[in-house]
Amino acid sequence: MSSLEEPLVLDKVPSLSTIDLSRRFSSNSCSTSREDNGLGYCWIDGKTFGSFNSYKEDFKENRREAFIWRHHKREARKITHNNSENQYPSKHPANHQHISHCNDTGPRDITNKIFKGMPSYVKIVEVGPRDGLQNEKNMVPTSVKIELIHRLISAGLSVVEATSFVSPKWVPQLADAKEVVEAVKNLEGARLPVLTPNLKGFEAAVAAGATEIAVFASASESFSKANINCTIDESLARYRDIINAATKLSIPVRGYVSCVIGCPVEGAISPSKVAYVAKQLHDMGCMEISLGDTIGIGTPGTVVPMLEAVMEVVPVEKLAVHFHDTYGQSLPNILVSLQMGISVVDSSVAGLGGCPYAKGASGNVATEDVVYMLNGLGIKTNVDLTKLLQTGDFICKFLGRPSGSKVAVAYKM
Ligand SMILES: CC(C)(COP(=O)([O-])OP(=O)([O-])OC[C@H]1O[C@@H](n2cnc3c(N)ncnc32)[C@H](O)[C@@H]1OP(=O)([O-])[O-])[C@@H](O)C(=O)NCCC(=O)NCCSC(=O)C[C@@](C)(O)CC(=O)[O-]
Repeated sequence: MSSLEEPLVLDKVPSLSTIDLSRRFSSNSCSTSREDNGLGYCWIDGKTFGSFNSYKEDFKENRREAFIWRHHKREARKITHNNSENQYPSKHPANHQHISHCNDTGPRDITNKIFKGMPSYVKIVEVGPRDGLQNEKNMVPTSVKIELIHRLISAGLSVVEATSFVSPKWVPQLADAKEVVEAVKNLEGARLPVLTPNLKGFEAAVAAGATEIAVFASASESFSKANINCTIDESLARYRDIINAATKLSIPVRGYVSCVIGCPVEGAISPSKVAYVAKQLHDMGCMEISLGDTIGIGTPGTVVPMLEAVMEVVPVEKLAVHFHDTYGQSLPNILVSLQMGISVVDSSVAGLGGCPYAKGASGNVATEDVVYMLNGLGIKTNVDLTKLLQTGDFICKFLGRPSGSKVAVAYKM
């Protein structure tokens, strides 16, 4: 095991007692006002989250258990280290079975609850060359974008979103979409989807040699207007045309839903709106639906009810999560998504990113940080963290700024 792949031992997990749980679970922390966006609020349809009180009760019930888990952290490690076949055995199906067959109550039981349902493999969709660069003010040369894509593929990323065929007046940074796709279309080892907002973009993408595309709708009416200059239903009609055209050419289409937790203009977005748009895209034939917290304000408290609503109408194996790290909540949000059975995670090398039409949207969760966490959980990604860190270094040096990845910063210390 290389030092980069070594998971953090549980001793290094911060103490639960240091977390201000009373505030987190107090009704005062819930708000429907826009001013409070991002501060750990929790709402559905403009109301306090329905099961909030039950969270409070559960917290009282579980508090003792949680602290027992802390005291038994060494025993949890022992379970992991006892298996010599596997570096990260606690997450592999066979080991799950072993753990869940044990009759213990207490720490192991809690460990089972935490890991139950989590996937053994996570597909990472690298969005750095597209979502990561689209907001860059200074033009990144086409050659640098091409080199970035090469490096990401050689680090083991199996899906690298290459660019967008959007209006260059709206997103000047990606005006070289044709040149980028032409240069990378024959690369082996990865799928290279591109974003297309309308048939014009789709046709240009296909002409350049794209073999996979993505369409991007929003759960927020205001954001839809700001981002693609049409209503949600108008965008869905456009996407139906694109999907029909793509199906004829056997081109797979991914669907995005943005603003799944909140919108920079409207504030809170209800899970039912997200579920509506996700279902429409799924029913049209999108092979995967990526749920984007575009402005990065979600916490597990809002992500879980949103995912519950979407999972009512779209099979979990068709869902991906896409978090921006504005409030540093991406990793906990990813963790709860995995616990709910999701196995596709979008991320961006060095945490590059931000949407030009979403004020306050910071970078995507850094791929390095996601891979590090998944390594620590024993979940396979097939990504070589060392090569990924070198790739992050390459693009950060070019952009002249530090990495947005905590892991990259830590490894430089
Ligand atoms: C959708 C449009 C085109 C509508 O823009 P519009 O101005 O309403 O379009 P239009 O049909 O009136 O055309 C205006 C001009 O754009 C041209 N045009 C029209 N379409 C294209 C095209 N495909 N490619 C190139 N050019 C195009 C068209 O030919 C015309 O050119 P002109 O006659 O003025 O010279 C525009 O609003 C647009 O390009 N928006 C894209 C904005 C964007 O890329 N935003 C970032 C996406 S990130 C995101 O959505 C979130 C996500 C996915 O990352 C998930 C998350 O983070 O949560």
